[in-house]
Amino acid sequence: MATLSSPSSSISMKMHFSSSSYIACSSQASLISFSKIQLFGGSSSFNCLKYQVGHPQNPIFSRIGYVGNAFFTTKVAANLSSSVAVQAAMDVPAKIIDGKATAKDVRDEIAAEISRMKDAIGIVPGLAVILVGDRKDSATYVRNKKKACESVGIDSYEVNLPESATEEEVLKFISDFNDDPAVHGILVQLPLPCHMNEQNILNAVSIDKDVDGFHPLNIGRLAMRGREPLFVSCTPKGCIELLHRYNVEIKGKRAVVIGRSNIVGTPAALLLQREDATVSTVHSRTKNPEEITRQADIIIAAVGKPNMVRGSWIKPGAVIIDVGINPVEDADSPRGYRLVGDVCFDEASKVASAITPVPGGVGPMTIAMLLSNTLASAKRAHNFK
Ligand SMILES: NC(=O)C1=CN([C@@H]2O[C@H](COP(=O)(O)OP(=O)(O)OC[C@H]3O[C@@H](n4cnc5c(N)ncnc54)[C@H](OP(=O)(O)O)[C@@H]3O)[C@@H](O)[C@H]2O)C=CC1
Ligand SMILES: Nc1nc(=O)c2c([nH]1)NC[C@@H]1CN(c3ccc(C(=O)N[C@@H](CCC(=O)O)C(=O)O)cc3)C=[N+]21
Repeated sequence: MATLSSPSSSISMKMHFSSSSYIACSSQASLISFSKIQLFGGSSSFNCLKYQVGHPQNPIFSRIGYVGNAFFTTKVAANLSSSVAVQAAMDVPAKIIDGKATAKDVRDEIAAEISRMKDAIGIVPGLAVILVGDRKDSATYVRNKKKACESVGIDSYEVNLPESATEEEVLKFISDFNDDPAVHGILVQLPLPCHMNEQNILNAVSIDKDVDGFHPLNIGRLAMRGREPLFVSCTPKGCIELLHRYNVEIKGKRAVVIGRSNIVGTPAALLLQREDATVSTVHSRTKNPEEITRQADIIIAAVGKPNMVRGSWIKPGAVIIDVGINPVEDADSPRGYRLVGDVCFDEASKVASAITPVPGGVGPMTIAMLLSNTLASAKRAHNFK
């Protein structure tokens, strides 16, 4: 706990910093207050500096920094016009948004609901997973989904087809699962072999069993005001669930989604917009991704490029959800590789206020949301409240 003495009158101040990692130059800043923070029960005191950069009526940036016995130091980076970015090199690292622990909480809630449903109507949800081909990563994901189903009491049905299977064979399995009342959710693991038409296959999944949320009707409804999709894709839903559970305010905030794929980037941007954020999308043709990303209070990165988002792309205090799962060679790891995100974690965690790790961030939430969608589907099918 800390007390802040009341602000003194505005004083004009010239800030001149230099730093090796940021372009440094001078900039006009207004000192709004300078006060001492006295920690209760302790003898330490800190100087608190609140300043604003830009015109007083139209500040480009304002924040509180602690100087002297520093919690963090501030560096001012600017281009020579008046657009100024301030980089706070915080000694206090970003809070870790723990997707693994949150996913466990979600699974526990789902397990309790399933047990209530089973006791009341004797029915448990069922999830069918179709895997085509022998990609190792896909096989691992499917195995993990099956384990997660078991852990909460969802029945899982698995179909493994060889790479050489035909589109018609896949469509036949989908049709059978569509008609099977024990199956409440159908997931076709992506990517499919190139000889198959992904669109035909995803369109064939009944929209009431589309727990992946990939059916165009579900995505279309997500994009329309006043319409409700039956299911929202699991990864974007997991990102928003993390923001909610960590009390990150979304309404009125500036959000940047990096990536615009059908399964992550686009639905993530639509969801943020539904939550009243002001959303920009950055993609491979975006001219100034760094500058746009630096405006964001919330960043969702879903690109598939290891460590692409550097510390200098991030506004101090931003919240970062890193969806990227990228294997990079690592001789010290038993698997010969380790997973990293799209965001350079070491740099970002010095600037952001909160960040998801990879692994242990969005990945486990994706699976938890799949279970949640499957439960919701079974409840809807049996009108169980
Ligand atoms: N944690 C989880 O649960 C999940 C993680 N993932 C991971 O998320 C990442 C993204 O997956 P996914 O959306 O399927 O990938 P895609 O390859 O389908 O899409 C990547 C997106 O990133 C954009 N992009 C590519 N290069 C750049 C660049 N240099 N600058 C800006 N944007 C760029 C592309 O732009 P354009 O549209 O112009 O081509 C595209 O929109 C991957 O690492 C994947 O493994 C995916 C699903 C679930
Ligand atoms: N129809 C379909 N639906 C999907 O949702 C889907 C898909 N196809 N194809 C592939 C992507 C990818 N995806 C992940 C899910 C969980 C983790 C996950 O749990 N990752 C762990 C690490 C796992 C490890 O160590 O290998 C983590 O991030 O902590 C990752 C990635 C779902 N996808």
